[in-house]
Amino acid sequence: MKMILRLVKPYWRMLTISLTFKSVGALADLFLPWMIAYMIDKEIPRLQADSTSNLNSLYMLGGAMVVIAFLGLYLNVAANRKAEMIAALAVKQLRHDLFSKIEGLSAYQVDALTRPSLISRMTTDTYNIYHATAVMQRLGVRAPVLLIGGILMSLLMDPMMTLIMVAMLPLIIIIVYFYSRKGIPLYKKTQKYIDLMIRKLREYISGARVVRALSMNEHEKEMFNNANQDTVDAELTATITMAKINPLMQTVMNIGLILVLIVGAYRLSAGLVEIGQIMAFVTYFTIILNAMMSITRIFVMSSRATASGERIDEVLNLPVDMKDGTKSVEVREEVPHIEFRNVSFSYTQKESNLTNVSFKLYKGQTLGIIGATGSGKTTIINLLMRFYDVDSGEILIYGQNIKDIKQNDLRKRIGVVFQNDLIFADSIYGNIQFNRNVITNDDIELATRVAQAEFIYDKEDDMNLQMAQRGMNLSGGQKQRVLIARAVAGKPDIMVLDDASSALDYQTDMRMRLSLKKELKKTTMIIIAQRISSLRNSDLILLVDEGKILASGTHDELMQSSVMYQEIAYYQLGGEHS
Ligand SMILES: Nc1ncnc2c1ncn2[C@@H]1O[C@H](COP(=O)(O)OP(=O)(O)OP(=O)(O)O)[C@@H](O)[C@H]1O
Repeated sequence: MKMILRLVKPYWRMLTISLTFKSVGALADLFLPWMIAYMIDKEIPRLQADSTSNLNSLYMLGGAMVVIAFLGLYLNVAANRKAEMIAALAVKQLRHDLFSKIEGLSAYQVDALTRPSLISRMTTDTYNIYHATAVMQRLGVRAPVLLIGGILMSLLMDPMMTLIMVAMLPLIIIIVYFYSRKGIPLYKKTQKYIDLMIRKLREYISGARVVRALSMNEHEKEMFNNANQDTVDAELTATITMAKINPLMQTVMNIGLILVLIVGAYRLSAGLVEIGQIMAFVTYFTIILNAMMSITRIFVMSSRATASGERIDEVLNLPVDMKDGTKSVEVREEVPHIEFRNVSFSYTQKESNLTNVSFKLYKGQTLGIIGATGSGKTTIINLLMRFYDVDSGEILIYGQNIKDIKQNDLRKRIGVVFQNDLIFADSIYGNIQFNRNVITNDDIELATRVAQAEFIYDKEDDMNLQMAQRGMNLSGGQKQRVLIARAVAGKPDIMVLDDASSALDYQTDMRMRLSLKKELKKTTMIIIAQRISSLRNSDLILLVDEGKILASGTHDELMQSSVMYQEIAYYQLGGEHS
């Protein structure tokens, strides 16, 4: 509720007009039964008694009723249109704010919230808010006006019968309050199950090929079905709980109506009320009942919206947990370009993922990192990019701690190609240029050459070839070369290839590395690879195991000093030891 008020505040002018339209429309609806009663009880008997049979007054009354009915209709439709517009604009802003916030979240925060949950907060939760914002504007004023107006009009007609009706209201309020309170945690639970279902779906879609290749379709289907069933169960529990409100309320009101009719019959026979009044009274009773139902609907919607609003606010109110640096990178070529000093780190603070990692790399040098899967190679890059902060130790760029450097300046200088980087649904040109206006056509041509991606020119539309989602219309090796071209085109100070050439054949990989060395002489390079051949010419090679540096040095030094490195070389280079 608070969130909705916050969201609609900027549109208060439009909101005032829409709510005024709604109120006047509701008043028009309230006026009609009274006019009908007047017609039946006063006008028709007067005409019956009048011998001139002049029906003008009846026509005038009927005409006025039609005008009032159409006025009510017009005002309601106009107000509903405005309500939808306000809700759409308000939620557009909410999505914008949420997106900006998500963009600034640290990797820790994203890990803790989980990606599927962020997706459902951005989609289903904001949709719930949209729906509630629209419904509240449509019914939030109309229903109370009809309820209070209905009671007042009934009071004017017959206070005695109105009292019976009003006596039912506290009971209804208790029912609505009790069930709405129950609804919020139930809807929250439903959203959590939606998170899980999206997670399963994401896993299935992004891993569809693997799933099929391993004949795991049935297993995955079952997992998805379970997640789907859990979501349905949670949704049903919530809606069944909330669905009890209306029948209960209707029963209470119907009991009231029966009592009113019994009392009405007595009062009619005693000549205290007229038949038209009873008819109008029953109409007001229905108006009041409908207004109560609308109010209930608002409560149901607001239970759902409150659950969603809390989930959205949880993200919006997250503190900035990684303070940005204030300085720009100052180039000082006499000190190492990159230095790790006794860096230790854990993702979960349970087990260590990097322990005491230290190395120095000067400008233009190449660092090779090799090690088993899960040994911590990508973690070194995650820390260098400052996706996470180190637990202890320091990472320095030209002697400056990266915590003091503006994140934007830091990341702008690093060109990274990760293992499974994204190709976007754009042209090949767009994927390489990547909205960086400083990159010229010459840069792109050079990058394509360096990345050994000339295959692009053999394609029908060459650079304009549209990429399917995730680059599905390219082979694994072609995709990697486009990604490498993207990084090269930015002429980064530091270039990181994280298993980025694993799908390239030996010859192409070698040509690419030689070309990189020749064209990007001043770029400091970090190559993570499983193949010794990809990094044997590096100035420094780190052999990483379980988050620790087991051995470091050049290829020749490691061939002398590290048994493990020797073994890897033996198997990979087919017994060639140097
Ligand atoms: N976001 C994360 N949250 C928790 N643990 C993580 C996270 N990312 C990686 N890890 C864990 O940290 C360890 C090191 O992972 P890392 O990705 O650095 O390995 P790697 O050497 O690059 O492996 P590979 O060659 O398979 O890419 C692994 O045990 C991994 O499970």
